[in-house]
Amino acid sequence: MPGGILLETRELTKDFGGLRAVDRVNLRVEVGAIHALIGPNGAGKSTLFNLIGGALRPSAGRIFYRGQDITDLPPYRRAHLGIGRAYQLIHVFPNLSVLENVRLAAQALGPDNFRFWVPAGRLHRYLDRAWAVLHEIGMAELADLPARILSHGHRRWLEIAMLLAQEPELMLLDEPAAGMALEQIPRLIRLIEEIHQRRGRTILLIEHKIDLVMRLAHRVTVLHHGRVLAEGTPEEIARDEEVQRAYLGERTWMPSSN
Ligand SMILES: Nc1ncnc2c1ncn2[C@@H]1O[C@H](COP(=O)(O)OP(=O)(O)OP(=O)(O)O)[C@@H](O)[C@H]1O
Repeated sequence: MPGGILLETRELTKDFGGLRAVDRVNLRVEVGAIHALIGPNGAGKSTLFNLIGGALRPSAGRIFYRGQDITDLPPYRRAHLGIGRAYQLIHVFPNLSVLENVRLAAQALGPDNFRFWVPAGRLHRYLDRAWAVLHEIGMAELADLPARILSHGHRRWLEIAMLLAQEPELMLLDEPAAGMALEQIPRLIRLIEEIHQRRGRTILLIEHKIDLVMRLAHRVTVLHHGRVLAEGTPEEIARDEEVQRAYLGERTWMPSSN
């Protein structure tokens, strides 16, 4: 399992005017880990994701991917290195079918980036990959539907499918369970476990649903007011009194054993 550091931030800082949204964050994500970022609203989680993906420039600090300093690289260069984030380089086209959206995502990082018409040989390859991903996440029966008529929950699945189609090495999942019906959550957990185990991907996850985090994550980093409040295994985080006070409140849960 985990071995070596895939992503590292050093003293990463982001100011919005007088507000310090991310405050000297040192984050280390191990190769092959499922690493969760949790914290109250406004803690800086999304801002940190935007810094890692390259949508935002830091005010100070550096970001390293496989030891390479990527702080000054634009988002598409980071995507080519293997950092994948839904919605960063590709958008859902509402009038295109689910399949076509996933197919365009599959070709987005290749030579046919954003071309609707591509040579037949390569088109088949992208379509095959799109179908495989749709089958993998159980969306094949929705393949022909235009994306605009998907429910909010299915739209989240489509975003995950588009991300998977790009085969990133590091997947940034920003609240994947948001907007999903409760009965969909076990399926989401299974999917993330499969992506991790079968595809050997590293996953960095923002999630408010604590049970899901405790079930999935190997490491948890807690952000509070832009700073790292605690970092550890789910069990360590669950026991941390400062985390209890700042975020978890009176909840009395324990991590699942499997
Ligand atoms: N573009 C921006 N301009 C100004 N302030 C911003 C901007 N983006 C975020 N902020 C502020 O930075 C702080 C951190 O926000 P961020 O969205 O990163 O938190 P979060 O932990 O992701 O919250 P949530 O869980 O609610 O999504 C907040 O105070 C927010 O208002």
